[in-house]
Amino acid sequence: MTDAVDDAPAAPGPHDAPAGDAAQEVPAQARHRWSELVERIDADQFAYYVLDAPPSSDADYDARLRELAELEERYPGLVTPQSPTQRVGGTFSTDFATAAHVQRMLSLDNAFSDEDVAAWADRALRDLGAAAPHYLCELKIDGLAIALLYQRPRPGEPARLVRAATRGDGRTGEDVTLNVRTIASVPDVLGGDPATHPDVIEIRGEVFLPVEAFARLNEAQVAAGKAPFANPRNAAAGSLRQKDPRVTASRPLGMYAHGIGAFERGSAGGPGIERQSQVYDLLASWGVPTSSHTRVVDGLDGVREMIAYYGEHRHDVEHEIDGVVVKVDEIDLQRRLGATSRAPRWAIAYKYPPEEVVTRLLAIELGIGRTGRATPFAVMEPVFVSGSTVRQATLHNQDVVRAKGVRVGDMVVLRKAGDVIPEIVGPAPQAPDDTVERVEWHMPADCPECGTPLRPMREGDVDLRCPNAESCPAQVRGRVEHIGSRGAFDIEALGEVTAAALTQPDVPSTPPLRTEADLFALVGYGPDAPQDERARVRDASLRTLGAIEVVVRDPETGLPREDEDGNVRRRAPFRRQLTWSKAERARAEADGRELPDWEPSTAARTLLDQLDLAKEKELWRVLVALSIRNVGPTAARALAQEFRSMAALREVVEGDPVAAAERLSGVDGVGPTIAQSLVDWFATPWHAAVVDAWAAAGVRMADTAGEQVARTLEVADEGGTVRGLTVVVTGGLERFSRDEAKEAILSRGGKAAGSVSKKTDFVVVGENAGSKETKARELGLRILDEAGFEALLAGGPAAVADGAAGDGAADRPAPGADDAAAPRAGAGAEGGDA
Ligand SMILES: NC(=O)c1ccc[n+]([C@@H]2O[C@H](COP(=O)([O-])OP(=O)(O)OC[C@H]3O[C@@H](n4cnc5c(N)ncnc54)[C@H](O)[C@@H]3O)[C@@H](O)[C@H]2O)c1
Repeated sequence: MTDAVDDAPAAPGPHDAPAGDAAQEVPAQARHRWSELVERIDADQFAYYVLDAPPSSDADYDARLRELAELEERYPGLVTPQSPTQRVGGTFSTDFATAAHVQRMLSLDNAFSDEDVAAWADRALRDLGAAAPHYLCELKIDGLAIALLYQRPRPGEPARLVRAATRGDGRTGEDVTLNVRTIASVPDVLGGDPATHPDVIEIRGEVFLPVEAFARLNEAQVAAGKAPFANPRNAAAGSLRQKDPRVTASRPLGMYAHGIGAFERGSAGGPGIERQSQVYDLLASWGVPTSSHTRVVDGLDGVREMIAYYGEHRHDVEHEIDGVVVKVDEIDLQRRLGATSRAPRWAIAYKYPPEEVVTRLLAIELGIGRTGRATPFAVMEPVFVSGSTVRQATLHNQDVVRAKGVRVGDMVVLRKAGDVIPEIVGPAPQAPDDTVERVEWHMPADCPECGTPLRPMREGDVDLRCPNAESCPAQVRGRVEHIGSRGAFDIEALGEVTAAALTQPDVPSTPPLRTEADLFALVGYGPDAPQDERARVRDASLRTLGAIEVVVRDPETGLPREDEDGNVRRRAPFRRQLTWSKAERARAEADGRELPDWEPSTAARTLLDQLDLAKEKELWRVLVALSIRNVGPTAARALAQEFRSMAALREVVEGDPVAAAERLSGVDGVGPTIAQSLVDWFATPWHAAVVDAWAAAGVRMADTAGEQVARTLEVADEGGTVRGLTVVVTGGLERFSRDEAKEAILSRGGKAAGSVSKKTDFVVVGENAGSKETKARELGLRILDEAGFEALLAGGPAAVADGAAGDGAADRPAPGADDAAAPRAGAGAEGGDA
């Protein structure tokens, strides 16, 4: 279960603490906490590295990781290679081709105090014997790591950038070469004396968005009606990981080198390099940007000085920083110290404590989430902290409010620091002349959105929830928004604002969607419906959407905005007002035509188009979209894999509840908790009605054979069976559509090419393949039929070794068959015949 999360670009799922002999000495409570922490850290990593939208603050994330490390230190039986303490955090997205790193890209161990740094240095000194190192002190740039591969095309020529990759999981990153080429300061060709260029060099560094550019970018985002980025790190990652390099080009990204990976000297002469600081000088001589803040010191006092100086001056630096990285400067000593599976032993990252500011607490309000959870949150006087303006902070529940001891009207201490989520620390000391009245806050008894009395989440729980799941507007809105989210149906047009407009418009008073059951009725026709039937349903929906108006509110106060005449301003998101000239009106009157005064907006048409496409999406997405407790993408994929259709799943789930729970817990990747959630969910009549309504509106809810094959392999895949291979598919396949075949190749690390060349590794030939097959045969390439393709996807090149599959076994060896990066042959082979 855990290794799927390590390598696959899927969102994380539930974790089981390691069992076995060693685990037996571990108390159940510790094992439970371990699983909880790992699950949470995985979810945070997915949100942070793939979605560029972290839900937790860095400080909270770091605290969880530390707790995990302490737990594992106390109970070594808990340690597994998949634990976040043992591997480089992060993964890669299928939006990009994957890139295998020549050498692993590691993370850094953290220090949070002077003593931590001293303890690290002590340990290093002990391991080194007598040799005391110099320390290279660098700012820890809050950006994202990048590996730039430069190669000489021919001896004597200068080295050129051939590939740029993100860190990913440390072994495999995302190929972002085209985007990196748009960064002005990254040289395409190394400068300086070409005689000093190595044949191959991997330069590692950090891509960042300068603080000033960040502020401008966020202003532009808000002006364009888009969500601002939480911090410069997310903005840099979001800018670099764009599908369209033109977008990256429009963001003024910077890069500083902070290390090297692979290195082949070739003919490069010159003096030997003994220190990392000398590497930086060399890089600078080639025109590679390096930081001007770096210092070399010869003892811990120098390190402390650097940390203290930038603690005071962190906002004077051109980019955001979250600490100071201290490295052993001597490369020979670095080699002797080596690395763990996660981080080098010769470096440590000192992290600054979160920055704190003071502001006034104006109110405490209650928010209701998708699952009905009632969360009090603080509304504060806007204050700038660590890179952004903060107005709100969650207070979790009434116990937390009490424990923090804050009252409405108090001056409070707020922190965020390089982090994302603002947190109220507690009341600030009161100024003597401060006469504002302070009011103690009490948890309301009723849901602020629907008036239903709140109840504990579970018996004896402090957390409260609104039990009116079916029709509480806040919960319906949350679920509709969730349907559009990336992990569910991934409907770009269905975001927070649209979900609110559909479920809580100010006009008309009855919303177009009573619950999520009504969503697909907006495009409620089957795939084979005649054109006029489609047109009729869509026209009616466009009229419904066109009638929606929402009140424009002040983002700071939440109060309705008024125009000059004192009228509340409204916006109609789904229609465009039309104005007609006098002449046009006269002509229409003469012809007896009526002129419409509005037409549907592009947003309205796009929403319907995207809903229409969503109806055809895979079963796992449907399952996630239903907001079933504990059923995230991982569990949903496992269920889709097992049952293949909603009908088959329902037959089990809606049968005898005990038998159902047992049958479901037996599915690989579905534990007893998820099984029980499913049984409970389907037992609620209005839930089952949502599924029926979606089915009636034409949502497919069953996977095609191709999707099944893809899913089977995806689940079994351990890291890219076709990594580094170029595969061309030509002609029609029976079990894969064009897109599915492409996706199957990409998601396993391969390249799906459109044309055949000498560089093609495999050509998959289907029905009516034409000139590409002819060319492939002329070039003597490996040709596979559909079965061979499935075998290749499942087991890599070794699985289609000569004669194993396909009819065109040429005498070329299977590329990558003995490459260390090629995963074990036969992984998931049993899925190949699905
Ligand atoms: N908020 C969340 O949910 C969340 C989730 C995951 C990670 N994070 C944050 O990311 C951190 C962990 O991420 P990580 O594993 O990338 O480790 P890290 O960011 O603590 O340290 C490793 C990285 O530091 C970077 N770096 C910046 N300047 C450097 C320099 N001068 N020299 C060397 N490296 C430098 C490198 O890119 C390297 O990969 C956490 O401590 C947390 O702050 C937060």
